[in-house]
Amino acid sequence: MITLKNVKKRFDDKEVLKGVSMDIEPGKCNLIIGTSGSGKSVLLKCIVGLFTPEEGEILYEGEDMVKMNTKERAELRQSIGMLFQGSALFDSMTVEQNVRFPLDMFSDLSKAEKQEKVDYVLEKVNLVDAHKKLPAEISGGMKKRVGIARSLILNPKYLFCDEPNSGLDPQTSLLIDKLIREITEEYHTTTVVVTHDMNSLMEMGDHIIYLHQGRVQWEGNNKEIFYSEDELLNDFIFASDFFQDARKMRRIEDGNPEEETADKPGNY
Ligand SMILES: Nc1ncnc2c1ncn2[C@@H]1O[C@H](COP(=O)(O)OP(=O)(O)OP(=O)(O)O)[C@@H](O)[C@H]1O
Repeated sequence: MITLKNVKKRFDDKEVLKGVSMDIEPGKCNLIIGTSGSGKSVLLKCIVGLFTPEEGEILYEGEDMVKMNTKERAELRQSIGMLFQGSALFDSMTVEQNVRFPLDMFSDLSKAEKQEKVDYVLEKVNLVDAHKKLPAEISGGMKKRVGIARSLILNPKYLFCDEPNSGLDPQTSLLIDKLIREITEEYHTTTVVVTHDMNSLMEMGDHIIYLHQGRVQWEGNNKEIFYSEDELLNDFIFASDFFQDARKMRRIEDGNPEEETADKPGNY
């Protein structure tokens, strides 16, 4: 379990995180959503230790990451898999070299053992023919899958994904969402995904955290969100045609159709 208590982060005189407290549910897909600039990426970077908050606690199984020494932090980092925005692959390395990189850095495995692991994760993300290709020779969706394979290579306990669907077409986005969900279930990872993509809520929203101006405004799952009465959340999700349609469908299926007057933000 990861628990945040009153996490605050500022840059110069701008307070970006204004006291974030939340539990990240173990073994589930936890989604962080919110408008642009609400602090999602800063929050994710605090949770993985790339930023240090000025105040608050980030507890991994009860141990505060903020107070860990360098050795303890390095150990924790090895249980974390991270998919960065834009995939962050090394351009001069082949797909398999990119995926093997964390093993070269952190493990004493033999060459054959490393190859076996690389082959396994590349098969897992359905990239069996791309071992020798360079990032420039593969599509955006394939790059994401390479990034996911690399994030899995150390068998992480925690998986963090920053905008895994950015720059992808809807069909490929759906495949990436499904892959992240499958991996969460198969590897029992505690997964945290920062996303703008409303479709992802349907696929992966076991636990959704809506961040508004540096604070947790709403928490729930992808069923509860259809019945939320939080005006700020409703204004945010109302912007998505897909989500409006999905919400209507859900309410009709539940025998609780939308009211006729629900034609503007906040009117649910
Ligand atoms: N390294 C930094 N130095 C200074 N300000 C920063 C830094 N990183 C983020 N910020 C500021 O923090 C605020 C929140 O940024 P963040 O990237 O977390 O937003 P976001 O919710 O992820 O937005 P988006 O959905 O557009 O990616 C922004 O105003 C941004 O300019």
